[in-house]
Amino acid sequence: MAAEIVVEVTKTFPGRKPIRANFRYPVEASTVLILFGPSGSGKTTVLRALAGLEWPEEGTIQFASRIWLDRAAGIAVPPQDRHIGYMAQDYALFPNYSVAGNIAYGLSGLSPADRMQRVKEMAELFRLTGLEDAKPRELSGGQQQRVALARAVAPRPQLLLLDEPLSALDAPTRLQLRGELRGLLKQLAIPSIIVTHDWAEALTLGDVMAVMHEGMILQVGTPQEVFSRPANADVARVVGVETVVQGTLIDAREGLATVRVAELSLTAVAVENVGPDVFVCIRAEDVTLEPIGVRLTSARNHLHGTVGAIASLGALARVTIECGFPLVAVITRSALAELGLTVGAAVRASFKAGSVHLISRQ
Ligand SMILES: Nc1ncnc2c1ncn2[C@@H]1O[C@H](COP(=O)(O)OP(=O)(O)OP(=O)(O)O)[C@@H](O)[C@H]1O
Repeated sequence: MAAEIVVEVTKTFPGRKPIRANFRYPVEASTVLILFGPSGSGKTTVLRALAGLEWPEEGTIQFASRIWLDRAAGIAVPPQDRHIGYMAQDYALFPNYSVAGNIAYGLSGLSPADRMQRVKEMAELFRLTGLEDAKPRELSGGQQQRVALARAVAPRPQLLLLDEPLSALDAPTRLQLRGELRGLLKQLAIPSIIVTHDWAEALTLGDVMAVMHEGMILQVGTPQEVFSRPANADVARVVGVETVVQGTLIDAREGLATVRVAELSLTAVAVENVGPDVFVCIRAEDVTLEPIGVRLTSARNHLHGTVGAIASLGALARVTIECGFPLVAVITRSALAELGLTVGAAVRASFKAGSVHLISRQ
């Protein structure tokens, strides 16, 4: 049987709703698990509990064959014995240490020669060569992020925990480092858990994704599964992107990209550094439904299909259109009635090029 991470914990902060996180998944060398959810849902608390920096009052945490926490049995392995690499959201670099000093921080068990060698390797891997003597304040945000990552992985941890690793960066740097981070994690081959509330990050970085909401894990699956088949209305609301399909970028010119999905051709706003294999992501509220034969919107994409399913979301309805791929729209119940939509009805779905988000699958 494959090694597993098992988390079944309850942590209560005074005056707050308890965080009850239960999940398990098989872990292999380069598996990246995304802990996804809105601010305050409990992601950081779960990550810190795994690191041994937060102590749940009840429950168990198991990593492969090792039990790190078992409240009932009185087992509580301290952080330093878990062999974990942890990177906090603000990086928490030591301001008075150089880059080399920061990277070497967790290497006191090595001989001076081995420590120097490891720092050199890390500097090369994380493109920090030449900056070894610089202090953190002399570095760009992206360089600081790489130092923090280098420090976390230098002791060769058996599990890497990254809390919002890209959130402190400006948008262009974040976009560039997203792809780079995925490559690095695969190269390092250390199982990782990444906290994020950014769905593009979840799709780019994750092999498995756990969705958190109000202290509970609501769904665990591949990112594509979770985004395109949310287990319930809460997950759908949390992830907010209900259509995720695989596509192929076939052309990009004058700011617009043409993407093939199944037998269809869609127009998206072109983005740099993606393709040819992409995830095509469309938020349900960006899809407009119209009667066949009437063109009400100026959107670039118009697809003919039939209604596959209708689910009630209170005042709203979630409508799945079969149009070559399952496309999800969220419309008001009054719009549903006006359009006379029932399962099997013909309908046209429209959405703008700017509503089609392309994310690299490489
Ligand atoms: N040390 C603490 N003392 C009191 N309450 C806390 C503490 N740490 C977290 N909480 C509370 O626990 C809940 C979950 O917080 P947590 O930081 O785990 O959420 P999160 O999903 O990581 O959010 P964010 O993305 O904003 O960091 C919040 O209501 C938060 O206020």
